[in-house]
Amino acid sequence: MPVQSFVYNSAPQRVVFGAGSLQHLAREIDALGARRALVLSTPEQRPQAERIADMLGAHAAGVFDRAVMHVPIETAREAREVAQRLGADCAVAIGGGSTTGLGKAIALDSGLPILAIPTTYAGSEMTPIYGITEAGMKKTGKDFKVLPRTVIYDPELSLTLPVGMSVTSGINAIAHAAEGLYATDANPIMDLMAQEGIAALGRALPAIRAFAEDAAARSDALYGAWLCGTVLGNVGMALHHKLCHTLGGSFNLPHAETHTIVLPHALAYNAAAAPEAMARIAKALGGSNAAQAVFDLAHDNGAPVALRDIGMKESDLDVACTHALQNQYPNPRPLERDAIRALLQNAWEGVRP
Ligand SMILES: NC(=O)C1=CN([C@@H]2O[C@H](COP(=O)(O)OP(=O)(O)OC[C@H]3O[C@@H](n4cnc5c(N)ncnc54)[C@H](OP(=O)(O)O)[C@@H]3O)[C@@H](O)[C@H]2O)C=CC1
Ligand SMILES: O=C(O)/C=C\C(=O)CC(=O)O
Repeated sequence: MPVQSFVYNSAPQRVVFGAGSLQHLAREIDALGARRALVLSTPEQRPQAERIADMLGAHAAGVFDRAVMHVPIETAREAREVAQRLGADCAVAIGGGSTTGLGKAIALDSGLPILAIPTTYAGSEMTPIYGITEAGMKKTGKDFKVLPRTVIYDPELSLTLPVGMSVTSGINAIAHAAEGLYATDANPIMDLMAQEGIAALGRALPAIRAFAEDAAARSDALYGAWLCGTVLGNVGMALHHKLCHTLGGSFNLPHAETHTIVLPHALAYNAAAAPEAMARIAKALGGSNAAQAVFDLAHDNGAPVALRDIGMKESDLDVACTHALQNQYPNPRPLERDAIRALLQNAWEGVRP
């Protein structure tokens, strides 16, 4: 097909990739022109945060280890105050999307540059999207102030990510790329990244399941996460992300697992309306049907495939359907109530699409 007209935005970001690349941390902080870094982590990843602080020596302002899922506003305020009190001039976020999200909340308020060191495959480090939860409601927005200025991808740091989380986090990344392929503002550059990102994760996840410390597979997975995260940051998401934000936000379902379960069904819903995207997804995963290939990737690698298995009540499906139809994201197929309700039922039961 001839290339159509499109708009492509290039974000100013530096990526340092490779096993052992954490050794370049001090050089990268210096390149940012920063002198005092506040290191962020979850409580459980504090040992890794302390290692970072040790590496930075006099350039470490301190460690703030209270990152939690979905960035509660109280935590964001506390972290902002700590950053100010310690005179931090940059934040180093080591961890998954929750920790990167906390860094973004600080940057949104202060403009502090972020250096992100991702240890999951969620992809937040490549996006200008932030999310903050206030009074039980998660609000998301887009601001280039929060886009991490530097990202260090060191696959050695992800060797300890449990296999189950690796698979679901990898499929969370695949979801960004899959929806990017049928985005209303899609472009050929993002299409290339999306297909390559899906293929890298499609290779990596079964290898990680077989051997969690497979260095090559960890490297492939992080490379795929980078590409898929870039797609999320550059083009608009659709029905699948809307459903996951609804289910996560209203029913407190776990983020990556929800993405893993819903994606095959969202793809099946959109299949006839986005045949080229589906062909690319299927090809990247070595299958002939995109929805089934994603379902099999999850199922065959031990991930949950049914919403009922991650705490969703069947009696809440009607409400979830109503929420999903409000403030709709653009989608290749119009949202039809009965079909969305059937999609949710299938996802709840874990039916192969
Ligand atoms: N703004 C954006 O563009 C995006 C935002 N997000 C947001 O990010 C959040 C989800 O991020 P996600 O990465 O899935 O989850 P988290 O950051 O919450 O991390 C999930 C789990 O991974 C564990 N973990 C992380 N790294 C390691 C490691 N190397 N070894 C062992 N355990 C590890 C953490 O365990 P522990 O208990 O040890 O801390 C944690 O329990 C959501 O809030 C989502 O909305 C997601 C994608 C994009
Ligand atoms: O909710 C946010 O923090 C912003 C985006 C995402 O979580 C993307 C996703 O659903 O993985």
